[in-house]
Order: sequence, then C-alpha cells, then structure tokens
Amino acid sequence: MTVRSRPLSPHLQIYRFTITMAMSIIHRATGIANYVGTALLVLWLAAAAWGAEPLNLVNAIYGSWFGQLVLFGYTWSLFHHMLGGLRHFVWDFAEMMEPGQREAMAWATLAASIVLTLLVWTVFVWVR
Ligand code: HEM
Repeated sequence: MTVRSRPLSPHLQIYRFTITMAMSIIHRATGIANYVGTALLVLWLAAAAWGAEPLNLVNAIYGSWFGQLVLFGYTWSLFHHMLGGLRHFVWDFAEMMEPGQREAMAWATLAASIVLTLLVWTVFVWVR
C-alpha cells in the first residue's frame, strides 16, 4: 500500500508564542480550576453545616501551607477568569480588537489579576 503524505493541521509547536494565545489557554485552565476551587468551597460549607468537628478538620487542612497555596491559586484563578470574561465582553462590542490593543488588554488582565489577588489576601488574610 502506498502511503501518501497528507497536509497536517497547524499545532502548538508551529505557532509563534503570543501573549493572547497564552491568555486563551489560561482562560480555559482557570475555568477548569474554578470548578475544583468551587468544589472546595462547597466542601467547606458542607463541613460547617455538618458540625464543629468536620469544620475544624477542613479548616485545619485549608489552613495548612498547602491549603493556603491552593486557596491563593483559586483566588487568582477566579480573578483571572473573571477579567478574561470581561475582556470577552469588551470584544463583544467589537472594541479593542486591533493588534497592540489585544496585547495591551492581555497584559492588563494578567497584571490586574495578580494585583487583585494580592490585595484580597493582604486585606482579608495576611493583615487582619
Ligand atoms: C466559578 C466560576 C466559573 C467557572 C467554574 C467557569 C468555568 C468556565 C469554563 C470551564 C469555561 C470553558 C473554557 C473553554 O472551554 O475554553 C469558561 C469559559 C468562559 N467563561 Fe467562565 N467560569 C466561571 C466564572 C466566569 C465569570 C465570573 C466570567 C465573567 C466575568 C466568565 C466568563 C467566561 C467566558 C466569556 C468564557 C468563554 C471564553 C471563550 O469563548 O473562549 N466565567 N468558564
């Protein structure tokens, strides 16, 4: 049987890396992470409804360094995804679609998500 070489679809390795591409991938990843984080939130609420002992256990796990790391990541994920959603909202009005504008919005999303996460953790966790 003769094997004909067929054209390949473009794939990740042949695209030039761009910040907008990274933001698109991160938007999907944070969407998935938000599901996991929300499940953790539900677990905490369920433990609180269950009684003092389960709540103390969940609080101890969430309060450990690993738990705090996960919750910090969840906070960032929520902010990044929400700002990404607002970016889509702006695009729905056919605004900020020019090259340069798209990149600026992508960097602004990333920067704002980091600043907002640090702000929330500073106000509600680190300095109370
Ligand atoms: C816990 C809350 C949330 C969860 C679990 C969640 C989850 C997801 C998931 C899994 C996707 C699909 C990603 C993909 O297939 O590429 C998605 C897409 C999207 N999300 Fe969320 N999301 C949440 C909150 C939000 C919020 C607050 C906003 C807006 C402020 C938002 C705006 C969007 C938009 C616009 C898309 C579509 C993006 C596209 O078309 O590429 N989401 N979300």
